Order: sequence, then C-alpha cells, then structure tokens
Amino acid sequence: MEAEVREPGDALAAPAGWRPLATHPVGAIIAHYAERSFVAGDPTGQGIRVRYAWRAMSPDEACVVTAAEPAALAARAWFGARAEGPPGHAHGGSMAAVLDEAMGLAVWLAHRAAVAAHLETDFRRPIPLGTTVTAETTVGPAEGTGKARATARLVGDDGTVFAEGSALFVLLGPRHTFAGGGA
Ligand SMILES: CCCCCCCCCCCCCCCC(=O)SCCNC(=O)CCNC(=O)[C@H](O)C(C)(C)COP(=O)(O)OP(=O)(O)OC[C@H]1O[C@@H](n2cnc3c(N)ncnc32)[C@H](O)[C@@H]1OP(=O)(O)O
Repeated sequence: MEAEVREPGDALAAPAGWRPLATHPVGAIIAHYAERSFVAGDPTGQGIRVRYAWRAMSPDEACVVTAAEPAALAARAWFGARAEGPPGHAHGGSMAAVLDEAMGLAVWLAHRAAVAAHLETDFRRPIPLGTTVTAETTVGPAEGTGKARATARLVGDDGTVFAEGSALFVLLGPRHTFAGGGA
C-alpha cells in the first residue's frame, strides 16, 4: 500500500520573480515538449510533478550569448508516492531525472535543442516524499563544435541542498535525428 503523502497544493507555483515557462517565446515550445515528457508529463500524478519557470538574465549574468533573449530556467518539483526509493523518500533516479530534464531544458532555452551526453549526480540528503523543491540551473557558453555544460541542484524551501547535477549536452544539428520518435 502506498504511504500517505502530502499534496503540493500551491507549492509548485513559480518562485517569486519567475514566470511560467509558456510565457517565454522559446519556452512555449519547450513547455509543449515538457507536457509529453517522462519527467514533467504527469502534472497531477503520484510520481513526479514538475513545473518550469523562467526569468530574464541581466547582461552581466548572462554567460550565454547565443540566445536572443537570455533566460534562466528553474523548476518546482514535487515527489509523490510513486517516486519512492528508500522507504518514505524519493528514488535517486527520480531526483536525477528532474536534474537531467531541468538542465536539458535550460540548455534549450539558452542555446537550442540538445540531448545529454554525460550526466553526473551527487545525492546530498534524502528527499522525504511530499516535499517540493526548486531545481536551480546554470548553463555555460557553447563549446567547440556544439556542446554546452550545465549544472543544477535541488534545493528545499529551507535552503537544504538535496542533490546536485552536472552534465554535458550536445547541441542538435542537421546530422542528428531526434525530431521523430517511436520504434
Ligand atoms: C524540432 C527539434 C526537435 C528536437 C527533439 C529533441 C528531443 C530531445 C529532447 C531533450 C530534452 C531534454 C531532456 C533531458 C536531456 C536528456 O535526457 S536527452 C536523453 C538522453 N540522451 C540521449 O539519449 C543521447 C544519446 N546519445 C547520442 O545520441 C549521441 O551520443 C550524442 C549525445 C548526440 C552525441 O553524438 P554525436 O553528436 O555523434 O557525438 P560526437 O560527434 O562523437 O561528439 C560531439 C562532441 O561531444 C563530445 N561527447 C559526446 N559524448 C560524450 C560523452 N559521453 N562524454 C563526454 N563528451 C562527449 C565529443 O567528444 C565531441 O566533442 P568535440 O570533439 O566536438 O569537442
């Protein structure tokens, strides 16, 4: 039987100073993708619920210069009973999945469509089921022929850092074939 887990209520709302992702011109496309994704695609389910937000970056903050409107991406993420790993706590894979997608979409927003080539995760503290955290992301500039590094961390509302991730993304170009799907 699944444990009783506190519902997020309004906790998934965008943090102060942030706006829903769908209100950004590129973010609207990303939000469309997120609606179908394994991570954010079940906004009322008992697994992971994720809601993305963006804010404009000031010129001195924007290490990314390729985007027309440099924007930072954050997510609010809630871990429900179906995201369980250790009893009463979030599965590490669910935490890594949130980090991965938040970084990936941050790279999309900063550069263009990309996929993760390499992902690292440090689990710092267990996340009790029913907790809502903020996924904070940073994205570096484009490197070489089309790569970008990103970081993300899952932070509780009391400042607890639950997990940290870093990843290398390959920016998709004409030689890549990720536009379609299915076997
Ligand atoms: C309309 C448009 C729709 C588009 C629609 C897209 C749908 C996508 C949505 C995703 C939204 C985000 C979601 C969350 C992010 C995921 O979770 S994405 C899913 C997980 N990732 C994957 O499935 C990717 C699987 N891997 C691959 O397809 C290929 O290995 C890759 C990553 C595309 C790279 O292939 P490639 O471009 O042929 O690679 P290659 O030329 O060998 O390497 C390019 C560069 O990357 C480096 N590199 C490659 N792999 C690695 C590695 N593992 N470690 C270190 N360096 C590496 C190479 O050394 C090289 O560096 P340079 O020589 O340029 O300095």
